[in-house]
Amino acid sequence: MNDTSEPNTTAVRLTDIGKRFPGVIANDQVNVTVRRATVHALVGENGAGKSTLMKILYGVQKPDSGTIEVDGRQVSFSSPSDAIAAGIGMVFQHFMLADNLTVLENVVLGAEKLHGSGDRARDRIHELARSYGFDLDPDRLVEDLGVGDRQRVEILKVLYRGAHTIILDEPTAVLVPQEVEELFDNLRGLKAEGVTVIFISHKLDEVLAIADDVTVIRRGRTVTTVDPKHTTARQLAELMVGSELPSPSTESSTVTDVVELSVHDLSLADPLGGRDLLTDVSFDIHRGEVVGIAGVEGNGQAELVEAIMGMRKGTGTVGLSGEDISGWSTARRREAGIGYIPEDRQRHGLLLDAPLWENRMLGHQTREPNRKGPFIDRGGARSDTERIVAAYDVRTPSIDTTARALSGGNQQKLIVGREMSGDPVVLIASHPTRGVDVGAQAAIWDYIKTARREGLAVLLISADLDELIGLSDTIHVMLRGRLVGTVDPQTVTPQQLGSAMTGAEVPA
Ligand SMILES: Nc1ncnc2c1ncn2[C@@H]1O[C@H](COP(=O)(O)OP(=O)(O)OP(=O)(O)O)[C@@H](O)[C@H]1O
Repeated sequence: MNDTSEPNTTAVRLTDIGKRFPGVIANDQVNVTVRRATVHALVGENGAGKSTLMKILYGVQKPDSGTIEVDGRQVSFSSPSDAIAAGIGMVFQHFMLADNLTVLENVVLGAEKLHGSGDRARDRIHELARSYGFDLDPDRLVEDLGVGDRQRVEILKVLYRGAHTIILDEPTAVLVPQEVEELFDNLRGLKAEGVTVIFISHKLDEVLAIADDVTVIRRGRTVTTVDPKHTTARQLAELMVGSELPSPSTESSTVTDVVELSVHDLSLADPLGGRDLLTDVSFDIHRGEVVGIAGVEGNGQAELVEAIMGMRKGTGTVGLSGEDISGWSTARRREAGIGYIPEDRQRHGLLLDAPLWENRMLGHQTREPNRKGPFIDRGGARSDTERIVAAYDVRTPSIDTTARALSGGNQQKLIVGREMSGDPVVLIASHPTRGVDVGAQAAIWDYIKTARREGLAVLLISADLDELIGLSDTIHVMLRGRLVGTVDPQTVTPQQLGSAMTGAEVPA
C-alpha cells in the first residue's frame, strides 16, 4: 500500500456543489466528505440530486459552482476520461458489456494501452481478481454469466483502468439476497485493499449493513452524514423526507373465482436457435389477485411478459376475461384493459424527448381522457397528467418538461400512474418500484393493494423479494423458462425464495 491508502484520509471531498437545470436546482451547496477505504452511501428521495452529484464527480456533468478534491488535490473534470485518469470509476445500473465476448475481452476492451492485450492483460486480471476476492474465469463468455457475475466484471473493468474510488449506482437493485451478500463480501475485499466505494441506494437496510458513513440528501441539499451503527432505517427515511413515514399494513385476501388472465401452455422458441425461452408456462390470475413470479433475472420473465403483451409470438394461448386474445396486437390488448409497466422504462415505457403530457398518451392514445370522439384531446391529456403528477408525487417543474429531465424514480412514478389510470382489468407489472424511494414505494404498494381490492388482477415480476412476498397472493418460481414450483407468500422467507430461484428445492 502506498501512503495515500491509509484509512481516515480523505479520498473525495465535494464542497458547496451547485447544479441547476431549467426550473430545477438539482444540487444546492452539497457537501460530502468520503473517507478513504470506506463504503460511503448516498441516500435521498427520488429527485433529491444523488445521480447529478455522482455524474459531476464522474465528469459527465459540469457543476455550476463548488469544488471537487480527489486525494487531496483540487480537480476539474471535462469528461469521464478525466475522472478515470484521476482514479474515479463508475458502474451504472444498466451494464454495458458485450455478451458475445469473454470476461477478459470485456475488461480489456478500450484499455489495451494500459496493460497490453495478451498474457500481460490476463496476468493483470488474475492479479486483480485474486487480491479483491473476485471469483471470475477470464475466459468465460459474458452471455453465460449471471447478473452478480456481470456486475463483478463491470467492477473489474473499472479497477483495471486504475480506479481507487468506485461509484456504484443502485448496485443491489437487480440482485437476489444471496448475490447481495456476495457483492458486500466483494466490497469488503475492496476496502481491505484501500479502495473507496461510494454507492447510491434506496434499500436502507442494506445501506445500514454495509456502509461506514451515510450521507442524506434532501431536495438538492446535504442534510447530514450519519454513522449507520447508531441509526435505524426508519430514522434514515425520516431524514430523507423530513417527516415521519407511514408504515405499510398487511391486507387480507380479495381473490375471487373469476379468471381475468389465463396463460396456457405458452412456449417460445429462441430466435437464435438456443434453448427455448419459455416452455409450457400455464397459470391463471383471478379478479382481485396478485400473482408473483420469482426468478433470477434472465430466466424468461421478460419474455413471458412480452408474450402476454403480444410483443413476441409464441405457441399456446393467452386469455383475457374469458376471451382468447392470442392473435391480438399489443395495442389491442392494451385497449382491452391490460396495463403494462415495462421492465426497461427508457426503452419501452417513455418517449424521453417528449413532454410528460405526451407521455401520458403513450399507449393510451385511443382512450379517454386522451381522445374525444375521433380527435386527440390535448386538454384532457394535460389535465390528467397534472392529476398523475400530484397523485403519484412526480417531482417535475411542469408537465411540459421532457421525460428525460426527470430523475429515474420520478420517471417510474409517471409510468405507474399512467398504467394504473383508466381502470385496467389486468396489470402486468415488471419491477414496478425499481429505483423509487421508500416513500414512493409504499405509495405504489398502496395503489396496487387498493386496485386489487377493487378487483384488479396483477402479474407482478420483481427482484425485490420483500415486495413479491408482501404483495402477492401466490408466487410461482421461474427457472430456465419454466414454472418450477409455487410457494405461499404467507409462509416463505426471502432466503427460501432466493434459494428456490437458483434451483434448490421449493419449500412446501
Ligand atoms: N439532464 C437534466 N435536465 C433537466 N433536469 C435534470 C437533468 N438531470 C436531472 N435533472 C433534475 O435534477 C433533479 C435531481 O435529479 P437526480 O437524477 O440527481 O435525482 P436522484 O436523487 O438521483 O433521483 P432518483 O433516486 O430518482 O434516481 C431532478 O429534479 C431531475 O428532474
